[in-house]
Amino acid sequence: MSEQLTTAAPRGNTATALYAVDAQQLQKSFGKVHAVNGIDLQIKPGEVVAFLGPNGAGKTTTIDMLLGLSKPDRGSVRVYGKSPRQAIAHGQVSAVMQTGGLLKDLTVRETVALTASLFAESRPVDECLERAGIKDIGDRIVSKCSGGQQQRLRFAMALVSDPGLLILDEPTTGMDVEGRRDFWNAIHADAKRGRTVIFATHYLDEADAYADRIILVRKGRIVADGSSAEIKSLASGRTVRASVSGLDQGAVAALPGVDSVELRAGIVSVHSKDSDAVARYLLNHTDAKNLEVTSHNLEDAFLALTSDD
Ligand SMILES: Nc1ncnc2c1ncn2[C@@H]1O[C@H](COP(=O)(O)OP(=O)(O)OP(=O)(O)O)[C@@H](O)[C@H]1O
Repeated sequence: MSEQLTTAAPRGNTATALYAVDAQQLQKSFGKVHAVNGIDLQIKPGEVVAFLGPNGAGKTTTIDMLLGLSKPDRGSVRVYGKSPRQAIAHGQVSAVMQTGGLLKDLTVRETVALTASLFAESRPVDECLERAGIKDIGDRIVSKCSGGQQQRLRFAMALVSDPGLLILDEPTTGMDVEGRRDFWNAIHADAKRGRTVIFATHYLDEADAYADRIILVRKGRIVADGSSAEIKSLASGRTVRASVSGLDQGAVAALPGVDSVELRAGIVSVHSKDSDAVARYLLNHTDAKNLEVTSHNLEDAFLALTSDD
């Protein structure tokens, strides 16, 4: 990507708009369904955040409120210190929708040019195509583009106003593996330049690979919020294994966060929420060798944190 491309930055007064998103005690019900039930959310400029949760958890309802598409029953949302609608009107927020918004007889380049013509100020069309990874198919008719290419076209359209914040609601649903990979590579390269990205997804691997921060939502509430590694260890801890002789199992069991200690054929397996403390103990106080720390995968954490138990 060429060097003349500018870095995305939130427009407006960043001194007074510390957070890209500041939502306080958001609530939204549909009849008796509490779709969102007290969500507090502060997202700093430059963060790439995944909203992860089972069907009906409240992800789309939350995103709609962040985009000003629906109003909370209670609570407030500020985007760069403004109401969502004001932030959108200032070109500070764009959304990549899953469907719609494309005219099938236009070319890719014409589509982005048409979007750019709607804004008083916009980034050059070729720059948006390049960032979305579709400059090479600028002359292709939209109806001839694959689902993944159409999604990258929506991404290019969202870049026209050079928004500080990009919001994507399940952007890769229905795409094949290659399409998903190309889409996320484009988003990821762009986010590295400083854009704030919030995306909802069902795909645990996408959240794991592309988000700095994962917010796990269940029944309209946030049940976990942290890096992928933090969420994995929060739900299930880690296992520390090592070859050891003459271990004082009681001393290991008494370390903070230890759930279980097993010793078999000279190999100790310790399951703990604080694997660092276990590793430190084994290395400093025993003759442990070949020490390994295994984290559990995000799917284990997701199931543990979103199940009814
Ligand atoms: N317009 C609506 N009218 C009635 N109920 C709604 C409406 N929108 C959402 N709901 C309900 O609110 C709850 C949360 O839905 P929401 O779409 O926010 O969840 P989600 O996490 O995005 O789910 P999914 O992953 O399936 O898209 C669900 O029980 C849903 O049926």
